[in-house]
Amino acid sequence: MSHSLLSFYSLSSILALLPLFIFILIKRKQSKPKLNLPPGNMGWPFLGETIAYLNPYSATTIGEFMEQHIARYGTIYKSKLFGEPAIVSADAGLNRFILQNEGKLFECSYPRSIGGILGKWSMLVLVGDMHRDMRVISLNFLSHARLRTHLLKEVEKHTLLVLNSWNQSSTFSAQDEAKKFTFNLMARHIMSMDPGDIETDQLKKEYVTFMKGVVSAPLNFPGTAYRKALKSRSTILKFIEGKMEDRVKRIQEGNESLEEDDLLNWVLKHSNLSTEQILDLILSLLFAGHETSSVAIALAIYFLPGSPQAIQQLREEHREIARAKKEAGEVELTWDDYKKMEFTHCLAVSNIICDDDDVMPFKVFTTEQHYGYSLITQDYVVKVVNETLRLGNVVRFLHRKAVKDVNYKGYDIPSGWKVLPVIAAVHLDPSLFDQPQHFNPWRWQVLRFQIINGHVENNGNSRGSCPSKSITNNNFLPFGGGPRLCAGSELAKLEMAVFIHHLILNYHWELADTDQPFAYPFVDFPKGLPIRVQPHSLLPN
Ligand code: HEM
Repeated sequence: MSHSLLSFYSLSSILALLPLFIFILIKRKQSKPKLNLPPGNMGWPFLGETIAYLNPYSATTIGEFMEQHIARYGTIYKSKLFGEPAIVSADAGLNRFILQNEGKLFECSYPRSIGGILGKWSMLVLVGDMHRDMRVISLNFLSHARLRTHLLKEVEKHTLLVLNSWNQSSTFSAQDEAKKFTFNLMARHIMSMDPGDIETDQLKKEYVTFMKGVVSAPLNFPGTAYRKALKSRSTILKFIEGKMEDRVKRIQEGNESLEEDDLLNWVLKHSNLSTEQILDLILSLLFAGHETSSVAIALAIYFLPGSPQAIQQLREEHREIARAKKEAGEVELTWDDYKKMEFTHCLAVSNIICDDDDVMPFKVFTTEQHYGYSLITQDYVVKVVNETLRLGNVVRFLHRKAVKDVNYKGYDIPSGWKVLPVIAAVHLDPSLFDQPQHFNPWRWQVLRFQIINGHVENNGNSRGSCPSKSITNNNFLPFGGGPRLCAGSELAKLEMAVFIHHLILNYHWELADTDQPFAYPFVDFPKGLPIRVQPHSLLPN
């Protein structure tokens, strides 16, 4: 058969089969139901809209990217972020839905670069059973009982150490001081390291380099912040391993000191974790517990001078606590003193948890109980919320992915897509919080409600003007929610309240330079929040 005849036959058979191919393609398309994805823009190939999404902006706003996208597409939109197709949610209901369905419809899913630096065993990136085991260890260690018996004392000690080091009428970076406080506290609590010791200072230095890499672009080339951070990570891990070996030896010899009632001791004695797992657990707790609460304290220091009325009210509250202590002959703060810090809690504490948008009856669950991880029952009759965290938004959004095809209010979220619940966007939503850009602690004044015959009744115990929709629904999630709710939320609140207590009693402060918090998206003060302090004492003579 000649060559041209062969080509003729091949061509004619392809032509004959063409209608069949077209038919199969059409059928396939018809059998796949068309997805109703949220509106949005997938941006550039691979990068998508990541660069614009991460463009820094004032932390008390949602930023230009978010504003424009919400105006164009609404509070749920599609995009391409961190190299993957993504659904972004600024919708309070969807955010709750995502967090509550962790492990069922959605799963924690941080970019690989974060896993690379925090470690594959870090509980911030782990999922499933291993995450649960690590979480139980952390919750035990940060339990309510430990807060009362150990941590309150430690928090006060470390607060005073920092505040007492401030010279008369000096100017310095408030952010650095807040970091010093939270780092010393965590280093002590995790590995019994003392502030001021050479090894503590060395670890802190390495940690600063490590942190710069966590928040930098994940470019693993010589000289980049990411590469330096990976190096610091291994130095820090070697250091922790050294501490671990030393501790194991002392435990075996029965030589541990009573002082060493720390996380390291706890995991060595009560868990079956491997060395590698313990190292990542310790590193991630140091990270989670240090960076976040120091930013929260810096934010309170930043917001308060803008509200003289709030400062006045805090002074009255804390002077009264100090007066009562003096009368009782007490020096150290007690748990009862902490509970008396009601107005401070308006700045610092949140705990409004309920199933849906219903008004809460008297019975209040903490999220921990709610998800079967029973940890904390606060004695406070009603829960109040945290204005500093609402406006400052230490954690702005979380990383999740859909593990099943999900339909939410008519929108399809395909399995495998990235899902980003933007908790900050809800906290700054004017339809949920009146004048959201305004620092207004009174919006959280306690209202008590009772459900009487199916109707919501105010039991007459309310104070101040509180938009009930803000306090009674679950739109406020600074600590996340669901099975991954922040394990250190109670400690963070305690740290803030105790720090504010001593700051207010002992100092007057003002901003020494213009500075403001920016979202990079991690929150940071570009100039370190320089403040000028004047010692004053509100303590009774
Ligand atoms: C104001 C301070 C803090 C804020 C705003 C904050 C916020 C958060 C948020 C939003 C999450 C959820 C992350 C996610 O779902 O992917 C989280 C998780 C976590 N936080 Fe915090 N946090 C703070 C302080 C602390 C402190 C003091 C500790 C103590 C060590 C801590 C330990 C943790 C841990 C271990 C997790 C992981 C929980 C899990 O995956 O089960 N945090 N935090």
